[in-house]
Amino acid sequence: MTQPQPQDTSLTVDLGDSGAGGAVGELIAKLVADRVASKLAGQDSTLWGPAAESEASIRLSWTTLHKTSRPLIGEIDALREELRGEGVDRVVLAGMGGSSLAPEVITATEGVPLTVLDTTDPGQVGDALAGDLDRTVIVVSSKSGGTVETDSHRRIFAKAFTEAGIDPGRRIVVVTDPGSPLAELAESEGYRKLFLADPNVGGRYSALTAFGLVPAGLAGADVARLLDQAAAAAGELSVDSDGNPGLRLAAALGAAHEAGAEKVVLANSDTGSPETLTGFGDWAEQLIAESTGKQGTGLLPVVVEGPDSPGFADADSDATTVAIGPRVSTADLAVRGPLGGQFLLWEYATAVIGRLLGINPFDQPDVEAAKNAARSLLDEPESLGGEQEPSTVDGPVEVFASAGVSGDGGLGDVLQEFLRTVPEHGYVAVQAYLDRLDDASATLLRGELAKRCGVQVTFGWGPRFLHSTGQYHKGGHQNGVFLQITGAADNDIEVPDRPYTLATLQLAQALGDGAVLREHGRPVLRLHLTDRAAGLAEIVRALQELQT
Ligand SMILES: O=P(O)(O)OC[C@H]1O[C@](O)(CO)[C@@H](O)[C@@H]1O
Repeated sequence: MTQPQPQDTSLTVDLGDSGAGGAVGELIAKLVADRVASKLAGQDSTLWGPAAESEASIRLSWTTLHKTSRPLIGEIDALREELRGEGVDRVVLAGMGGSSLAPEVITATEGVPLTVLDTTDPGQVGDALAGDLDRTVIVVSSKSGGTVETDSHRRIFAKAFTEAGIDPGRRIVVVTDPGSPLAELAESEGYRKLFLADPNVGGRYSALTAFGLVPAGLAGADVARLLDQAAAAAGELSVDSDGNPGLRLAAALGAAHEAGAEKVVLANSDTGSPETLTGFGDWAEQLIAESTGKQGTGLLPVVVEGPDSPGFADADSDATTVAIGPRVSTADLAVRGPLGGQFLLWEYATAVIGRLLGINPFDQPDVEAAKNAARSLLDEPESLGGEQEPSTVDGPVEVFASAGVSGDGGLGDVLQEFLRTVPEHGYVAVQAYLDRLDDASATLLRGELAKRCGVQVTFGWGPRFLHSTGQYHKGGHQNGVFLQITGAADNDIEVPDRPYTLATLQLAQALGDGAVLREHGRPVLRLHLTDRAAGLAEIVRALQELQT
């Protein structure tokens, strides 16, 4: 019989040709002299200055989760076995941003099935509902307990269970903070199990709390191993030494930012190997963008398909390229280590970068604006359509242009005009309010644009990115231009006891965020697909024909 191999839990941050000399070396030395690593491990809330101190004082418990989350393992295992004993082995997770990104990467890395709902797309939610409800448990995860997308999913699934003759109370598991409205609801409705998370950990630092561990563990991932990996990393990350991988990563990205590299391009360099951390970039993206993108500064994460992709292989001086996995020639930095260790490494590094940039890495001051704008639109449903006419219709694509783009001519002309609005070393953000499974071809737009426009291009699924890069787009360096893609919804879904459907909510989120971006003076072009597949193909074709 083959014995299980001991796992390599070490973390490495390869600083490449420049090494730890020059500005990076100086920064590391300063961080060591200031004892930043040990103070962070000791949860010192003064590290980000007086303005951030009160928030930091209730946000630092993530440094010890490898110990404090241990008791959860038994509870998760017991619930999983109980559910399996009842024939319930399909796990759906409803949660946005920090309440779903970690479990998604944990399960994808282990190859364990988990259906993640972080969308308001009726088609995608409809597909999740069409799965075998007899075998389904839904984990409803929300720190605040008031996030509209998650609340809508809970309502929709509760109704579907009831209609299928299944008691929803037995099939809804809740993860939330103590005292939240969702915690109260879980008690009053008698939901199957209520997991209360540590309130002194912010959403994007919550990978190793109940938010990350409960859905992943119920789905069958080995979450105890994840805590072991984090425990091994915690020692390395808390020492005031120039070999500390967290300090090395923070110093490299901080020094690069100082020199003008305000984008961080992330790619897995070992895709296809058993060690690859599938989807890690999407988790790191939220951590970096929401933590640092504020006060007109920050690091803009750009997640790309691979190290040979446009944006990585040909990155300019405004970007640092980071390989997640082994070193490759196109990468400035390479970061290796197991998932549990990398969660903690990037959390430490991001918190330290916050100190280097002089911002509070624990708030997200610009996220609320888009939520408010969507809410106002939902209160006045007539503002959501009807009266606004497209400036151009090109086959299955309706064009809604704004500042800087007249929207005249065919789709190609409109795109050409739109791309001319990108400032030097600015960026293009593609924001697709579509079904990320059925409309997955939308992701091709990132590379097609990046090949042609000579600046970094990000891709985000709406409304998921609103809880991630959305903060940077409004709070960071204002040099982005925004391409929104919306689409016709064939099978809309009512949100029970709410005056809107999913399609209405989805459109309100797109229009609301578009309005906020325009208030920030940013160019926004919305392309609405009356036929999604044909429309996406049409946009790709128009991009391929662009004169650059
Ligand atoms: O867990 P909640 O409260 O539903 O919030 C989900 C996400 O929304 C945000 O608060 C802001 O968009 C994220 O920081 C968070 O991870």
